[in-house]
Amino acid sequence: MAKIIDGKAIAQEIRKEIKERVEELKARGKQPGLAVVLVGNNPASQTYVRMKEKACQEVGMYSEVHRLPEETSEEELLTLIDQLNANEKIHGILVQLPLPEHIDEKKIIDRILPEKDVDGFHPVNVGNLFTNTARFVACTPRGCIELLDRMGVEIEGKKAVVIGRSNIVGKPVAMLLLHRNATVTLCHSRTADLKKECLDADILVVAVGRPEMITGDMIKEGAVVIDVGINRLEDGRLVGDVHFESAKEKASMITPVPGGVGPMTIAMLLLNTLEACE
Ligand SMILES: Nc1nc2c(c(=O)[nH]1)N[C@@H](CN(C=O)c1ccc(C(=O)N[C@@H](CCC(=O)O)C(=O)O)cc1)CN2
Ligand SMILES: [Mg+2]
Repeated sequence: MAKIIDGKAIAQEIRKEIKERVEELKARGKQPGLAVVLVGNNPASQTYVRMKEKACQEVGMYSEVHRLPEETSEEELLTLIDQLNANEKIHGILVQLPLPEHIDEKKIIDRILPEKDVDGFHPVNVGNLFTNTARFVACTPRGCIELLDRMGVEIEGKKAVVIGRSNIVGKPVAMLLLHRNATVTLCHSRTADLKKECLDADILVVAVGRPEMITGDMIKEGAVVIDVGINRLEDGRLVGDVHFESAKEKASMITPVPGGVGPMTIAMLLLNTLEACE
């Protein structure tokens, strides 16, 4: 039976540490500031943005949320980014994804100053991650590594398998594991024998966006399983990309959904914003 990795508790601990560092900065006359930009009415995005706003308040950061209508033009959004780039109170800028169809996501992200890109999505930050000189690492991948570290999981020399090759999770988390001297395999929808690859993993990170796709029979006895997926089923239940009940019989440690990686995403956003200010 696996030990459950309590991401919610670990994120809370990190938020407490951040709060102390914010207080130190404030004593020196500096306050970290985050601007969050939300375009449109996506209900999940609205929830995440509220969570980010609340998290900033809780640790004593300055925050402003720009809620723009669905029909906002690309030009209007670029103008707002320019204003936030120039605003000295703002150390971090985050544009909540996904953006509406008519807006080119890349064009928007490219416009954010790399030194304010606390999401770590700007090509300069992505490039720096590749060469192991990163300033800002995307929040969810950073959160995965932080969970492993805080649980005392040794990464060096381990066989790490990442399932999913998205720019937001799969590719950056693979790069972070590589920089920590894991031997990394990056799997995807065309991987010939996914089960065989999974069964090889000491550390298995799953970010495919398919509910409960990875089952216990695909997990090596004693593996550490990090489930990045958040899927809402028709019956309302929230599940990961890993079938938790069968997987926990094989793994030595596993993240639950909810309460695993998710809460770490916001904790790492606060940490990136704090570091941007420092
Ligand atoms: N600009 C960005 N957009 C998006 C990101 C991102 O990092 N930057 N990530 C996701 C959404 N996300 C933050 O924006 C996020 C997702 C999930 C959670 C979380 O705490 N989840 C909880 C469950 C919450 C629920 O009930 O739905 C959990 O897993 O326990 C926080 C942040 C896409 N967009
Ligand atoms: Mg995904």
